Amino acid sequence: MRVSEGGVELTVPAESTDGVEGPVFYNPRQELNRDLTIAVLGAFREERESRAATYLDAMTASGVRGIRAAANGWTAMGVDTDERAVSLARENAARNGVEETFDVVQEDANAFMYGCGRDMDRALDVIDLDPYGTPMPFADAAFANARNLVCVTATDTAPLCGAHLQSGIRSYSAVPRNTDYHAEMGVRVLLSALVRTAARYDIGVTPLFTYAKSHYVRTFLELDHRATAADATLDALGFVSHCEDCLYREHTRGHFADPLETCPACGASRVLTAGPIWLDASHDRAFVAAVRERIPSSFGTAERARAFCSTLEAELDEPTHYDQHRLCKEWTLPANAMDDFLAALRDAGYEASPAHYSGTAFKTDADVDEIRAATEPVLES
Ligand SMILES: C[S@@+](CC[C@H](N)C(=O)[O-])C[C@H]1O[C@@H](n2cnc3c(N)ncnc32)[C@H](O)[C@@H]1O
Ligand SMILES: [Zn+2]
Repeated sequence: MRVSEGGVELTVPAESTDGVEGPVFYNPRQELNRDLTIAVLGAFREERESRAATYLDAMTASGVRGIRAAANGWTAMGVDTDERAVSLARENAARNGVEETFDVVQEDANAFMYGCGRDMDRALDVIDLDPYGTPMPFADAAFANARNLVCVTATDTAPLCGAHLQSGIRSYSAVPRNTDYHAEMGVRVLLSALVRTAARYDIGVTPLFTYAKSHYVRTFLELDHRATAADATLDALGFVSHCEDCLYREHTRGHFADPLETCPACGASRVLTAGPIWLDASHDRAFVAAVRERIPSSFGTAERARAFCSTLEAELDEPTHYDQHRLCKEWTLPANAMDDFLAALRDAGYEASPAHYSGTAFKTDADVDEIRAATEPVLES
């Protein structure tokens, strides 16, 4: 069947438009992800004054990402191991008149990336990884061969957030823990594993735009090919200790964990330690604003995408968020409107912002006791 997205027309298997896996994968629910990707690519070229020109859609399936990139002025390449995907992506490229600027190859993505790394005519400025599940089997090749930007989607949220602990440890060489900020745990475990991979190639990384949605985590990482930059990036890694009883948490930087035996807030011994995780900002606010400004009204998700960017722009850089309902349950107090709740924190002199993870997620520099003291009067009223 035919679908149109972001100004391009595609043929995709009918089954896949219901989110059911068809012979070639196409997920209509990932349109927001793809709209944001095109806006990020544009913002990257303009905001960072980058001369990046080539874009690798390393798991192309129907070709949708590569075709949209090519339609927006990139010299794109698509790779997929699946023969049916490759022929469909080629047909879709021809349908959109971008067959000259979107070349599709049937190959393993890792083999292709290493092949390009040795071929300076095919230098890869931007590499986009969009595999099934964890991206880590492709991360080494991406950092070893990308010049400017690596974009990554991870859909294995249960391992990333600590719900499938052993699988998370195996994939990410970190200990994720299942907390009430599980999606953010996933973001910070993924960033940690990616920056440690980049560091092996003497590459420093700046996360420009990172977010978690229900079934995936997405990040866009700017690269700096200097060993000193890699060292500076690694300084942003560390550990979080989290009290399961009162939800107190403490973040410590460094290569060594120093787990809390007991919670300093409530004295409980049910303290989890996770890490190494990424503790610095997961996005660059000015860059996110530039992305928002580059979302045309013609995009299918334009309104949602712009609103989403606005939330991200306002989100504080604290490494973990709180959930208002979870805290109120703990305190046996009624939850109230988020705006009033955040205003109470600000009135008490703390920083406070919504967080994009859910409608009840927020960030603040207050600790759990300080949050309660600042908000209890408005919760009870
Ligand atoms: C999640 S789909 C990609 C979806 C696509 N990027 C989009 O936005 O619609 C993953 C694709 O990766 C392909 N794939 C799996 N293993 C691969 C490998 N080792 N190298 C290249 N492609 C691979 C699959 O055939 C599948 O088409
Ligand atoms: Zn506690």
